[in-house]
Amino acid sequence: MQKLIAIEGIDGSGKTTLANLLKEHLESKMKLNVIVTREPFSEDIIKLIEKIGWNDPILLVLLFAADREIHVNWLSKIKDADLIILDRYYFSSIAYQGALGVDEQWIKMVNSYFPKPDMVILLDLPIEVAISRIKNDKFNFEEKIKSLAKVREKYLKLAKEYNFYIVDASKDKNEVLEQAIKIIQKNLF
Ligand SMILES: Nc1ncnc2c1ncn2[C@@H]1O[C@H](COP(=O)(O)OP(=O)(O)OP(=O)(O)O)[C@@H](O)[C@H]1O
Ligand SMILES: Cc1cn([C@H]2C[C@H](O)[C@@H](COP(=O)(O)O)O2)c(=O)[nH]c1=O
Repeated sequence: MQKLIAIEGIDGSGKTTLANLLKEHLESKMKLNVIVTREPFSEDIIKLIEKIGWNDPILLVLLFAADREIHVNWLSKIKDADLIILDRYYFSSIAYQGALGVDEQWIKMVNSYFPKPDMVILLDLPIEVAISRIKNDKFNFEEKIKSLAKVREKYLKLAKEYNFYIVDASKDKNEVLEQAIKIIQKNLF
């Protein structure tokens, strides 16, 4: 049966790097068919967010949810994958827009119809390390960067609430990959 893993974490925590390394490893060593996708997904919505800015957090929740609906719809047509790795999912809305002051219960409600992932891996690291890694950040709004410490706190709180698997993302890429593989093999396959 098709499994769904979400990778979450603050900007620069290494989600895209890990997602791609996992795909490579799981396809070559475990002969699984793996699809990697990322949010935000729709170029039209990305353009809209870039135009509107970061000042209206309620609107951001709604735009990211609209983007997610397009993403999930697209995913529902994929029938031949053993595993789908999501580089960000609805926990990003709870953490980022929650950090901007939006009511968490409301964000959860808006996102409640999306499929629940089988596993969430949280890449956790100090924000200074993450910021030093970021070069071409998407939505490079000052307000967003300022709220990253709060976003990290929100993620750690969500980790307890939803039983995320936490990986120390300040470690070397291969160590991060090794940790993630252990978690997946022990708990998913
Ligand atoms: N464990 C690691 N140690 C050192 N550098 C890393 C590590 N993982 C990723 N990087 C580097 O950090 C940068 C950001 O990585 P990546 O794009 O994978 O992060 P991300 O979490 O997907 O970021 P964003 O959320 O901003 O898209 C890249 O230059 C990548 O090569
Ligand atoms: C899905 C989602 C994303 N965000 C934020 C998090 C990041 O700062 C950017 C996406 O950039 P990335 O380079 O692709 O990671 O958008 C958010 O605030 N809320 C969300 O739901």
